[in-house]
Amino acid sequence: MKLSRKRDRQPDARPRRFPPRPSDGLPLLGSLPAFAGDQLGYPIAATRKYGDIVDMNLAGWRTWLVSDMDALEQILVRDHNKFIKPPLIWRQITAVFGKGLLSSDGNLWQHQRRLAAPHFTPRRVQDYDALIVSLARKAVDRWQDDTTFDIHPHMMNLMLRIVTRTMFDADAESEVEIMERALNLLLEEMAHRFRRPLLIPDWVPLPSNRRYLKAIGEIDGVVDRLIQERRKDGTEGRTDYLSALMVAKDEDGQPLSDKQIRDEAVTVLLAGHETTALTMTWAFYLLARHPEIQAKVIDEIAAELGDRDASNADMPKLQLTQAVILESQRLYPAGWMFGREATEDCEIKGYFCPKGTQILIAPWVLHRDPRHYENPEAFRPERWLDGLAQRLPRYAFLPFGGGPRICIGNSLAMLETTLSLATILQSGSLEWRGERPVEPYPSATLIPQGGVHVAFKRGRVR
Ligand code: HEM
Repeated sequence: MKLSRKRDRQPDARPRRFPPRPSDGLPLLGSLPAFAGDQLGYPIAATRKYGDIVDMNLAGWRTWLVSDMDALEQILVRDHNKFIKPPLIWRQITAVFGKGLLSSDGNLWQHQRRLAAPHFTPRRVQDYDALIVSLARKAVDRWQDDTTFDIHPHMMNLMLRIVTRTMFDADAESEVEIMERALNLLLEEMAHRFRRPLLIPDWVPLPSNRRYLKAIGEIDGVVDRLIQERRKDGTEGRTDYLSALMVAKDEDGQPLSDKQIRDEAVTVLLAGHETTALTMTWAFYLLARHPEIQAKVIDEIAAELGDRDASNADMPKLQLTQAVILESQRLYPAGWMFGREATEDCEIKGYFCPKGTQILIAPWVLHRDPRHYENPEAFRPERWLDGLAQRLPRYAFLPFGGGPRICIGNSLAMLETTLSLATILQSGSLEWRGERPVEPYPSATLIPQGGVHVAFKRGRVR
């Protein structure tokens, strides 16, 4: 793609206007070094300095960082068909997600979304409450009292178990270890690929490519076994997502191919596992750093639940607990930045947006905007208790994205995180044992650098 440095002119038309462009650009590389050198600080600083649409040149790629509410409405809702998932990013990880819901576009995406939607409605996911609580209880019962540990791998393990049980109705107990190792490796390699501007084909015999393909092979092996077992046992009477995929029809009325079933299953496994685990880890980090807020949350849980198991019916009562999840997602959104690519020339807020423009939407920037949030850097879950969610501009809080491509698992994610948090804090509290504050690391998701070291103090309610 060529970038036009001059303002393009159409015959007999007004000069085309582009959004402000940072003046820090270097020849050829443009703002890439500044952006890549500080992926969290730079977008906030650039938005403050240049406005809600910043036109960056990232090594020749015209890239807009968009925080303007009308522009977001246009990109995510009104013209969503004209803005696809960026091939620049997704082609790097085709072998992982294939043509699953997260990475597909157009008619295939629309068909698959319609097929999947009934499995993710609030009504449907509410039935998973007992399963979530029992898995969270098993996890916390294994923790040793008063012993320092990194809570993130434990959250990854818990959320992997929850997603395999809820989505695939499969125990996969013997497979959890294989999946855990393979998924961690994949996440690492994906992070590496996102930072690398060059596309190196998977077949190039690099050690990292070999590890990546081996990990995909292991995940595929597990998913394939689940499909074969389900085929043997039959899908009759089963209501889980995997069974539904196996009896679904594609756009031509044919059963989904094994490859399409695999792509959808792996998509849900990956999209529904690390994101929820990170939300939990950041929530526990913030609570451990703010014992006075943690004590109030424990009080709420004790008052509402006593020592009985939490259920879906308790969700509206666990207001502060839910507010902790929202506030953690505000400060550390797992999906801190996501992208689109313009498929045709268009106009956004009076600016000319040429076909091929890369669009960056950054919840990280929106969630720390003082125009929307008072004292945005502070952890203040109470801010959500007086109707803030209703007062905010529509796209000022985007932990799950927005528009027709909003996270399909958002109700499940809120249920999983709220009930797991309540169940764990019913058994005790977390004490901060880290040496210094944890910094977020901007990979494909927002990762706590060095982990979150805490100790679990059993007692209190249960
Ligand atoms: C706190 C947890 C979660 C967060 C922060 C999160 C975040 C997101 C975001 C930001 C998107 C939109 C990406 C974009 O527009 O480019 C998305 C899409 C998606 N998420 Fe989630 N997610 C979470 C949990 C889940 C769960 C539990 C599942 C499934 C079990 C899931 C499955 C998906 C799928 C399939 C999509 C693609 C939807 C589509 O394009 O139609 N997510 N998620």
